[in-house]
Parts: sequence; structure tokens; C-alpha cells
Amino acid sequence: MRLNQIRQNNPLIICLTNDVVKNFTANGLLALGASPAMATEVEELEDFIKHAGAVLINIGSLTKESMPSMEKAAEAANKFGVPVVLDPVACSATAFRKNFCLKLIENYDISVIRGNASELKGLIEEATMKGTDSDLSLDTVAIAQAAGGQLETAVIVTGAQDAVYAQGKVKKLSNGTEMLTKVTGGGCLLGAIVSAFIYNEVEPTLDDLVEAVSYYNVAAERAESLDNGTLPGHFQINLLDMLNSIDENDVAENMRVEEVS
Ligand SMILES: Nc1ncnc2c1ncn2[C@@H]1O[C@H](COP(=O)(O)OP(=O)(O)OP(=O)(O)O)[C@@H](O)[C@H]1O
Ligand SMILES: Cc1ncsc1CCO
Ligand SMILES: [Mg+2]
Repeated sequence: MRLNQIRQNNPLIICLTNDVVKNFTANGLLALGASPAMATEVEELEDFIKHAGAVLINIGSLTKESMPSMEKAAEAANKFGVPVVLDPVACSATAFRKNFCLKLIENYDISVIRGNASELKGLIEEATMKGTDSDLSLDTVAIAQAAGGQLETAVIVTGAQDAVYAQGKVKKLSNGTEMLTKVTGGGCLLGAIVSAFIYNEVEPTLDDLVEAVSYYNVAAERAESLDNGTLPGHFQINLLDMLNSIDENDVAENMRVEEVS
């Protein structure tokens, strides 16, 4: 499993992420045992990325000014053989976001796309979206299968049930809690955690991706069950504590995973 390896090796995760979740993301990665660095300056990205285990590109605060940094980060990661995780935040809400994501996917090697069901649907067909919120009636497994096949990359589609596509197979995961939607960045932090779990793996295995999502969702279940864990403020802090304290056995014993194809 990867959790102990991350804790032993403390991989550097370069995050180009949105203004809302930078602090929470950095603290979540530290709680896991990875080493976060938030960087955006085109001139320094190669220097950072050549020593990185993975790069996260999250378009939550996309602007014309931030696009060149994201493209440079993807280019540098490809040059140095560093995996890239893309979080296409709200890409089905605006053409501006969707076009940029499709350009990144076309021009660079992306190791994993992690988004909610409305986001992944929008990358392969017409879809609409209200802000960053997903349409909860969508079938995450069907979308993961279609998006993974069409975009030729590993895909994680989140919702009440999560679906992971890699190496031509899909698994359905049933851990987690609705509390993750009551704090901002519940999905954004997962994208960062996935980046850490695939450090140094440009072609991640299905098992490593399943472990990443299960680790995160089992930690969230524990966080909810702790003191005041059904209140968003306490839940957010409890989640950092549980990301720090659960181990590989906790994940293996509590993960609910089904192979669907
Ligand atoms: N109803 C639910 N029950 C259990 N877990 C959930 C539920 N909704 C979301 N989750 C979990 O929350 C995490 C984030 O998924 P979600 O689909 O909300 O991401 P997102 O929409 O990208 O979030 P954000 O954009 O706010 O960061 C995942 O780990 C997912 O399993
Ligand atoms: C609220 C919000 N707005 C842009 S990004 C973000 C974080 C959750 O996706
Ligand atoms: Mg999101």
C-alpha cells in the first residue's frame, strides 16, 4: 500500500490550486505526511517541479493570468516525468473553464482527472452545472467508464458513491460522508491527496487510486464520528486530525470497494 510509503518519503506536491482552498489543502497534505508547496510563477516552476513527486492543477480560480502557469506546470511535469492530477472545478458551468481543461488534456499527459460527476460529464458531452455543485442524480460509475475511455486517462468521479477508472477497469467505492460537502474544498483536498498517493507514478495503478480515495473517505467517516463532528467547523478540524492518525490497517478494514467491470 502507498500510505506508509508517503509517510516515509514525504513527497513534494506542487499545487496550483484555487484561492479558496490553499490553506486547507496544504494542511491536509501535511496531515497525510506529504510536503506541499503552492507555486504559480512561470519562471520558477521548472525548478520546483524537477524535485516534485506530483503536480496538482486545480482550476477553481481560473483567470487568463493564471492559465500560463498551469500550462507551464503541465509542460515541466511532462518533461521531468512527474505525474499531473487535474481537478476541473466547475468546468461544466462556463465555456471558459471547459475550453481550458480540454486544451490541457489535449496538449499534455495528465495522469488522473479528479472531479465530481457534473465536471467529468462536461468533459465528454454537453452538461450544465450551477457553480461548483454537482448534479447528484448522475451515475458516477457510468461517467467514469465513459470519461476514462474517451479521454484515455485515469479518472476519479466523486459523489455519494465514487467511481475510479484506471487500466481499463472501474471500481465503485462507498465510503465517505455528506459532511465533506458542508465544508469548502472537500473535493479539492481529495485531488491533492490523490496527487500524493501517485507520487512518481505517471501511470497510476487502479489499486493506488482506490487506496487514496478510501483513505480520505475513511478519515472523513472517523472525523464525523468524533466530538461535534456533524458541525462543519469541528468536522474540518477533525478531518485534518484523522488524515494524520489513521493507518493502513484502518483503511484496509473499513474500505468498501466493488469491482464493476
Ligand atoms: N453524499 C455523500 N456521501 C458520502 N460522501 C460524499 C457525498 N458527497 C460527496 N462525498 C465525498 O466527498 C468528497 C468530495 O466529493 P465531491 O463530489 O463533493 O467533490 P467536489 O464537488 O469537487 O467538491 P468541492 O468542489 O467542494 O471541493 C469525496 O471524497 C466524496 O466521496
Ligand atoms: C467555492 C469555490 N469557488 C471556486 S473554487 C471553490 C472551492 C470549492 O470547489
Ligand atoms: Mg470540485
